[in-house]
Amino acid sequence: TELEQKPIIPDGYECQHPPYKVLMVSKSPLVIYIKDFITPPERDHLLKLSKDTFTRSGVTGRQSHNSVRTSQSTTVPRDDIVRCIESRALAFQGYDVPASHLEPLQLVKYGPSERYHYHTDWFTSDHDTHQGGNRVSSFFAYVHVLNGTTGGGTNFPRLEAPADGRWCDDDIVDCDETWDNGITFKPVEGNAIYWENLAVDGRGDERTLHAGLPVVSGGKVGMNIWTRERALGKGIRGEDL
Ligand SMILES: O=C(O)CCC(=O)C(=O)O
Ligand SMILES: [Fe+2]
Repeated sequence: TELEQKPIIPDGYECQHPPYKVLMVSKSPLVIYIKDFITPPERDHLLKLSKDTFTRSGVTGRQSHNSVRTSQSTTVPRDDIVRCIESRALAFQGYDVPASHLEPLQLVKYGPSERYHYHTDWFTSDHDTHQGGNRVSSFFAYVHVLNGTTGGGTNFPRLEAPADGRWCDDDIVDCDETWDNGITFKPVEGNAIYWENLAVDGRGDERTLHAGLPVVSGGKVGMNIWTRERALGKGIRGEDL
């Protein structure tokens, strides 16, 4: 029945935030790596919530060519666990952003050869910023990575790769990547990358250009949490603002 297929939130569930760890990647643009940002039960829940709802991903603005994003995506319906993740994303940003500035969480799924070409998360067309303004910040979290996945990293070609070998040892950064390719984060379940998209003058920062590199084998599911400059209306955000 329909009831049995709904993902279950355990009785007495209370939102608790995991003791995640942060590592600064870049001060300008601000880029922060977050370990253990999404807990295993949350990851499970997100996958169940979105099961069978993925469709071919869209792109906006000048980038609207279908081969740039071959992944599938879906919007996650909001429930208590999703609200918990949203509140964590807001707390991370210093509590001063209201929930109404968050876009609904978006999951993106990639199988072999699927990718998302170089793009910025900030919008280049007024049409997209009309409601809510531009995307101030992005979290990209790895929600699910199949065992033995190769490829599928997240590459920022204009950021400088960190020099310290500990980034490689912990399997966070792909250190086989040549130095002039910038920085490539390997998909690690539960971890997230946070960055700020806009310069102080509010203009999009070109240095935040990035791509979801093609998955070679295996697969990954990622999650975008985008924060806007201003409040979004019910049309995008849904009933509870
Ligand atoms: O798949 C990735 O690693 C990045 C995805 C991405 O940048 C996006 O969905 O905006
Ligand atoms: Fe992106």
